[in-house]
Amino acid sequence: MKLNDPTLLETRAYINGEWREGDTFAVTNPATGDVIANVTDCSIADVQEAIDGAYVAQKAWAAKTGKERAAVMRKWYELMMEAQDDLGTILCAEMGKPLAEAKGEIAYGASFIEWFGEEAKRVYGDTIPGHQPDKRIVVLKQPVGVVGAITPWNFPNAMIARKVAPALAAGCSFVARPAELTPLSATAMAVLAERAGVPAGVFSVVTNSKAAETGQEMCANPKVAKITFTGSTRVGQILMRQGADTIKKMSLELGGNAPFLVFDDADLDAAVDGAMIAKFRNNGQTCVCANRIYVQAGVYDAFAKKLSAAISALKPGNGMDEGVTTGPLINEAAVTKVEEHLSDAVSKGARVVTGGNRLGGTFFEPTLIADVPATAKVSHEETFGPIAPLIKFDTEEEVIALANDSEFGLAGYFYANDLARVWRVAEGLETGMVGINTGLISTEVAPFGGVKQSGLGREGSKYGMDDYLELKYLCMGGIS
Ligand SMILES: NC(=O)C1=CN([C@@H]2O[C@H](COP(=O)(O)OP(=O)(O)OC[C@H]3O[C@@H](n4cnc5c(N)ncnc54)[C@H](OP(=O)(O)O)[C@@H]3O)[C@@H](O)[C@H]2O)C=CC1
Ligand SMILES: O=C(O)[C@H](O)CS(=O)(=O)O
Repeated sequence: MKLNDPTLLETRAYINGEWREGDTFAVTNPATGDVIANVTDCSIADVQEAIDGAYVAQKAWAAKTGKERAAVMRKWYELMMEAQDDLGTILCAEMGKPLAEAKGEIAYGASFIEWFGEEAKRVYGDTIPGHQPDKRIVVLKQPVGVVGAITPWNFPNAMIARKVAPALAAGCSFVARPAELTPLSATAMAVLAERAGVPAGVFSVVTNSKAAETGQEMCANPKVAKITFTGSTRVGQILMRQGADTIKKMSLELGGNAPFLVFDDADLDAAVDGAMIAKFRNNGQTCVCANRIYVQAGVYDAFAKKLSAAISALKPGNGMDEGVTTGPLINEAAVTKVEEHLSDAVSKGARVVTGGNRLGGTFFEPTLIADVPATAKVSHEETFGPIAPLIKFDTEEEVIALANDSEFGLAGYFYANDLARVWRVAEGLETGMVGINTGLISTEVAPFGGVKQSGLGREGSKYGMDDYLELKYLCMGGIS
């Protein structure tokens, strides 16, 4: 791996300001199967040590002014952007997304550190008119304390950044446990955090192959005030159960099953562009990917033809190679899920329009299937891969009912131009986020999160601070 700064390829865990070696686990490049690094496999005792250190360090970090925390975060942001090429290369190697997309993730992750560094100066409380003549009421906002984070492989930089940024801005400390598949983006962030002056213990990265045990420890440890997690709903449910014993605060960004609706009055070229990014960004491995595409009967054939042409132009390959648009799937299990969803849909009457073939390794052809029945698995389960299923509908009422027929409610998208319809559909979709005439909604300035079994809380925007702050009500009496 060719880096301008080879020290960013860090294989050690970062615990309380110290780089930790020990037993290791291998990290492989999903495009080639090659081992790219052997990374410290932290024990649960190491996790406990990081939590203990975070508990001590948090007090001094919270005692700094918002402006002081902001200055450190600004420096961290600047260092991440200066290292964007190297961080993108590391991310591409461990996760597989094409280099341009990986560098885009670095900028996206860094934008949260920039945004919340600014928010650190604006943690405003309240004064409330007293309820009795001698009373004065003040509401403070204080940091919740130590935060334990478990993050996924699909955005190994941004999913840490989107959590650690509001946490540090609020005055919390943070112990991150990245996915076993993609720890190197996290350790590289720790290298730059140390250089930026984030104090020892305020941000630690415990790399290991012990996900369940680490989650159990974070949920049970009384020094951890809060868990923040991005990943499957299945694991989110486990963490909620485990956190119940200590009433652990939870921020959960979980699975999705985004509907993508195309109405008769849509701009079809725009809708195709939107479908391409909503479906095939990160090779379909995002929680907000369009999982099912509903097209109104009047434009179904025209849209299918345009979309098929766009999908056929995608170029799967090694993300480091020029012109590659689509990387490998993360592992064999991901390929199996895609194949299962495809064969299930075809067995129920769907038709493969383009793609449909495994390409060797964990590469899979970007695929369009049409005439998908509502009973197909792709209609109800998150595919997390490059299959675009088209489902025809007739009426607005019908498609909103179909769209909402899911236990998930993270993102939804639709293309239409009639203003009354735009408002009806936007208000009718049971999701936390709606893209209207756009397929890309993720930004640090807006509240990202879902309803139903897609999670709890919001990340990004001014609302993103709330999950890391506690309200304290002061009632002063005897004032006359
Ligand atoms: N909402 C989102 O953005 C994401 C959703 N998903 C959904 O989840 C499905 C499976 O993907 P997968 O990566 O397996 O997602 P998981 O939810 O299994 O993994 C997400 C993170 O949780 C960790 N983890 C796994 N089991 C536990 C546990 N019992 N306690 C605590 N932490 C745990 C994983 O560790 P490790 O990987 O080291 O085992 C990883 O760091 C995907 O197909 C997709 O549907 C997945 C990723 C992101
Ligand atoms: O977890 C994910 O898939 C990310 O949240 C997707 S996004 O933030 O890049 O849209």
